[in-house]
Amino acid sequence: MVVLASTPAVDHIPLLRSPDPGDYFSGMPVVDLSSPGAPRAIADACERFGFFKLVNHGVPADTMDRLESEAVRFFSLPQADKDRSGPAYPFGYGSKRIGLNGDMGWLEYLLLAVESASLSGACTVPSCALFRAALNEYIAAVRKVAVRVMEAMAEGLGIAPVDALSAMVTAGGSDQVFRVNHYPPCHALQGLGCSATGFGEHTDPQLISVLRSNGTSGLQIALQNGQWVSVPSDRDAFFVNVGDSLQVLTNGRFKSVKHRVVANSLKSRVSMIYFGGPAMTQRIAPLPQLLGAGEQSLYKDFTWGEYKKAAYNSRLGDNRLAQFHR
Ligand SMILES: C=C1C[C@]23C[C@@]1(O)CC[C@H]2[C@@]12CC[C@H](O)[C@@](C)(C(=O)O1)[C@H]2[C@@H]3C(=O)O
Ligand SMILES: O=C(O)CCC(=O)C(=O)O
Ligand SMILES: [Fe+2]
Repeated sequence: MVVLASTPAVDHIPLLRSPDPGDYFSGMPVVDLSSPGAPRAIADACERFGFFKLVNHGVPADTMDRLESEAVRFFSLPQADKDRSGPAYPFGYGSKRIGLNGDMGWLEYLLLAVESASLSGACTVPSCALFRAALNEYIAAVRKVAVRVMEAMAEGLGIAPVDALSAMVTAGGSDQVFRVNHYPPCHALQGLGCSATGFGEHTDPQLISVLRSNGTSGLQIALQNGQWVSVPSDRDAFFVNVGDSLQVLTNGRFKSVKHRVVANSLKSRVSMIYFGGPAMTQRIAPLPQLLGAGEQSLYKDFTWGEYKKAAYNSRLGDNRLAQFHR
């Protein structure tokens, strides 16, 4: 492993060929959470793409805007002040280095521990009271959305009880993480015909990720045929993706979607993501209600603690589920 002492420059970041503007995701499933058809639409989107856009989710625009403004204010602080909130492991401020295994991206971020519906008391960053208040208000709201979506997933899959999936993130000791990412404009690449990797391709290890971003695009997902498509940004919506653990719980019916972020050469992108994970001791195996007669699990048995340990020892782009396949 190469450990760099100083802040890495743009030449340490993997470059990508400019995305073709024709690659915008035209088939994006858009789910209205207030509609009676939401459960079926969610299950369908999770089976086809592992990804969908969620509208009419009920989180006030103010709650989202307040957190965005506080995050922008934090990321505008002098570098030395931000570094005092780091390093990001286990929780805090990080810049360009992602994880502990050599991955780099054109971003800075805050990685935070969530306890119940708010920041963990043990997590002292950020210290600014207004930022913490905005984070707690937003986390409580987005977590409720995640729970409603997971209840709708169970209904869409036709399984009981309704909290068969959501109970895993509401249970005591559930492992929830919150992340605020800032992708500054990468001016150095202007006119070069290529773009910088903001966040390299990966799947999320948890059950569910709920993302909200400002009006700057950059997020891309891989379709099942391997084609990368750009997700048009929408600051009023959430984007939900299936994580590895939910793929296993559904025995492969829901797909953990590969995604990445391409940095913009002109505009900054701010995204905030709630990752809903279960308790460390939670067994991750297909729900018996979902296994047909004679159907076997596609995966070896493991706990979330075991999976998380393996995931955090892997590189971002690794196929983390491969070693757990039967
Ligand atoms: C390279 C890594 C960063 C990551 C931990 C890992 O070793 C592999 C999974 C990565 C990921 C992706 C989704 C989330 O952003 C994240 C917080 C997570 O739980 O798994 C990150 C991890 C990270 O940034 O620490
Ligand atoms: O910042 C984004 O838009 C997505 C980042 C992401 O996929 C992650 O943090 O796991
Ligand atoms: Fe992700």
